[in-house]
Amino acid sequence: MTLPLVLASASEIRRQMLLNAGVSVEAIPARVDEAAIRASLCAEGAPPRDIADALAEAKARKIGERHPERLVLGCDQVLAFKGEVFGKPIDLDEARAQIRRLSGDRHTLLSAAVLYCDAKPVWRHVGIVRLTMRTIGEAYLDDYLVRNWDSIRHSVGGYKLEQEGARLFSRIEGDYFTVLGLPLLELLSYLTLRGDIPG
Ligand SMILES: Nc1nc2c(ncn2[C@@H]2O[C@H](COP(=O)(O)OP(=O)(O)OP(=O)(O)O)[C@@H](O)[C@H]2O)c(=O)[nH]1
Repeated sequence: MTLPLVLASASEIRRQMLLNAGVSVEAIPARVDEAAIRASLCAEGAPPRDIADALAEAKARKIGERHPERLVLGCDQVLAFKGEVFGKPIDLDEARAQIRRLSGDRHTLLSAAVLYCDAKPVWRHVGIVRLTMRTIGEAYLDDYLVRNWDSIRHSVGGYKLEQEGARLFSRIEGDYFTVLGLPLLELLSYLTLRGDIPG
């Protein structure tokens, strides 16, 4: 791999997770029209896993074709709940509506990652986590949103698990990094297997 790994994402936490794991990273956000891609896939009845994978691939492909000499990582995360796919809340009211619906119930986060090399996909993985949300009181929810909106506005589900979002949950079945937005352990294993990073 020509270091650093190119991260085709604007997600600061994804960049931080890779840097914290000792992987040198260069972020080049892909800026694809996620809403359009998600809407057309939903209209075709694509399952959430395929939607996350297709969006991750679209981002990796856009940057990977521009930099065929680099290893490029595209990512996407969707929230699946009772047959619906949630994206990032567009405003505080939508975040409130989403959390009201998730309250007292279980939802799934799917974090897809696709690696491109020589302008071709060489690896992909979709990490899945199931989260059980407590029943959230209205007064606390209002306070939570006002206190945290600036931080959670770019987070699927309207929460950051590593911050106050932890208080929304009674149980999480799956990998912490996958909740934050990246199937990190599977990616690191692959990069180590390929010899891109020592291990
Ligand atoms: N810090 C943090 N971020 C979270 C958490 N849950 C979801 N996210 C973020 O929510 C965002 C999901 O939206 P995506 O469309 O996958 O990614 P994005 O932030 O728009 O960035 P791109 O990859 O450029 O599309 C990602 O940035 C995730 O890292 C969490 O618990 N903590």
